Amino acid sequence: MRIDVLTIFPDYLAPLDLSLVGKARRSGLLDLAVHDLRDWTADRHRTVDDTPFGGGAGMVMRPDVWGEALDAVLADDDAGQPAVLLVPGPGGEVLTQRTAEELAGARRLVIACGRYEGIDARVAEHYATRPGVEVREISIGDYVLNGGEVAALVVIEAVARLLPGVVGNPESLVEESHGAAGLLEYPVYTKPPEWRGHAVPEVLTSGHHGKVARWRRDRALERTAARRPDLLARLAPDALDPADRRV
Ligand SMILES: Nc1cc(-c2ccc3ccn(Cc4ccccn4)c3c2)[nH]n1
Repeated sequence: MRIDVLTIFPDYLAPLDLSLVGKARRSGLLDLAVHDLRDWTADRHRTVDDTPFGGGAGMVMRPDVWGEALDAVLADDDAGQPAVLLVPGPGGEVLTQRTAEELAGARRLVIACGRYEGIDARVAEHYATRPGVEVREISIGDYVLNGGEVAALVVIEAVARLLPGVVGNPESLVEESHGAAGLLEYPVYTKPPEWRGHAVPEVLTSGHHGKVARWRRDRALERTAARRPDLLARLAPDALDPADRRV
């Protein structure tokens, strides 16, 4: 997969050199480039924003600069792969594990990180008509950030870990939160068996795999019912067996 990120704060994406994503880049599993939007400005002040039509506070990012940058990045592709143009924003579709799975199936992601009050709306409008480009406005949650870079980091991590070969043990992708039947994760423990007077639940040291599996499912159900009843409501009817009703 190829990911291009456009931003006026390239250093904000420095964490993408670290850990799992950094390893995927170095091993060639992920081709990721971060571009400074100001490289496509034409004035000596490298201006990327201007005052909003209709008045109001703040500034809006100019469509002409974004157009030059996106045309250049999208054209830089020898195989003419279709691209998903992600535009982070508080009004976008909220990122879920399902979204991450969809995006992990794309050949190319281009992430346009806005700042100020956002990017001129005509940019998303224009590229939505571009053959081979699908535009998706993405929110990472119902809170307001100052720009798209943090959202880009979240999307890239959530997607990169789903790419084949990136995570050492693919099994760990199966039993993950919002994964195992859409439930929250169960509590996890490691050595020592007792720590500051807190013991590890006995069942986990019993060696009885069936009981461990049941205990984990019960805890996941309890947590989901307590913290995210909305996820329970979304479960397929057959996802819960009769024994689950007793939790
Ligand atoms: N889940 C999210 C994503 C964002 C986000 C993403 C990109 C930009 C570019 C500018 N802003 C500031 C801003 C604030 C208010 C209304 C419009 N834009 C962004 C905020 N906030 N919350």
